[in-house]
Amino acid sequence: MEMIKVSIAGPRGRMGKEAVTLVEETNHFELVSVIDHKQEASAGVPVFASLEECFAHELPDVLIDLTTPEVGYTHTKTALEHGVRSVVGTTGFTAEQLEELKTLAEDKGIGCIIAPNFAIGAVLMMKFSQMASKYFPDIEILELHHDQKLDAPSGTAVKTAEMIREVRESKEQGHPDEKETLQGARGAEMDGIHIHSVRLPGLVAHQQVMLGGEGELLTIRHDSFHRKSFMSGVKVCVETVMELKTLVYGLENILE
Ligand SMILES: NC(=O)c1ccc[n+]([C@@H]2O[C@H](COP(=O)([O-])OP(=O)(O)OC[C@H]3O[C@@H](n4cnc5c(N)ncnc54)[C@H](O)[C@@H]3O)[C@@H](O)[C@H]2O)c1
Ligand SMILES: O=C(O)C1=N[C@H](C(=O)O)CCC1
Repeated sequence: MEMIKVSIAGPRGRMGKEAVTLVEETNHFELVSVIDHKQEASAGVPVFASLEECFAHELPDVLIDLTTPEVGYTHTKTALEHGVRSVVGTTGFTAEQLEELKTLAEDKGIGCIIAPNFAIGAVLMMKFSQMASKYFPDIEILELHHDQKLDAPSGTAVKTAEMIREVRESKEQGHPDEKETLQGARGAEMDGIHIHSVRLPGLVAHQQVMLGGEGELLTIRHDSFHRKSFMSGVKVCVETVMELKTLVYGLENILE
């Protein structure tokens, strides 16, 4: 297999550390540099304070971004402008940002994968929820994450609602006259689907999709107890992005 040169942005983060280990332990991946704005990372490779400095030194085949919503968006745009493929795990991008990045990737003819959740089990949970929504159109999503998470709702919850939207008509759920006596009690809403975000220490990444019918409730749940659960997805994305000429949003679109 051909060697893939990888740079990682956010190498000291919870996900970044796991990604550094993954790249170091994969025979056909080579970690060539890391991007750390504080330049504190020590992965045994050159550390750059910005993506521009990194690219001026050497262009990797693939950039893995695991930073923050604002930084991740800027990095992905900069990478595409430099002709570098990206695998983006960072969440919290707006629909407009995703659209802009897709257009840029197509204009440049460069692969890019933005995956709100790299865990195979989470992708199945989203797909099963999409399938079930045809039969149970009344749905609420409960996503639960650690309390250091910056974005809410989670990228996974947004993606789940988007996938359900592809097969289910928009629907007003609950009583038409319901009123919140405490603002936010019914959570956020996407096409009638209510999304509730829990943030607590001790959690990693969890999601429960609840589908209600007459006299029954179907619950589809996924739990990531450790960030290693995301790494097989990161590996598949790094390999697959080498073959792409456009932006793919969601791991479900590249898994066979
Ligand atoms: N797609 C997935 O499966 C998945 C799984 C877990 C987390 N995430 C997402 O990944 C992102 C990172 O999550 P985390 O838990 O590792 O967060 P974290 O806070 O532990 O790590 C983020 C890292 O980014 C670094 N950073 C910030 N600005 C930077 C810059 N300008 N240049 C380089 N590095 C910079 C920070 O120093 C930090 O080390 C979040 O958006 C999160 O939602 C996605
Ligand atoms: O820890 C996080 O932050 C996670 N973010 C992703 C999301 O927003 O869906 C995926 C799971 C972990």
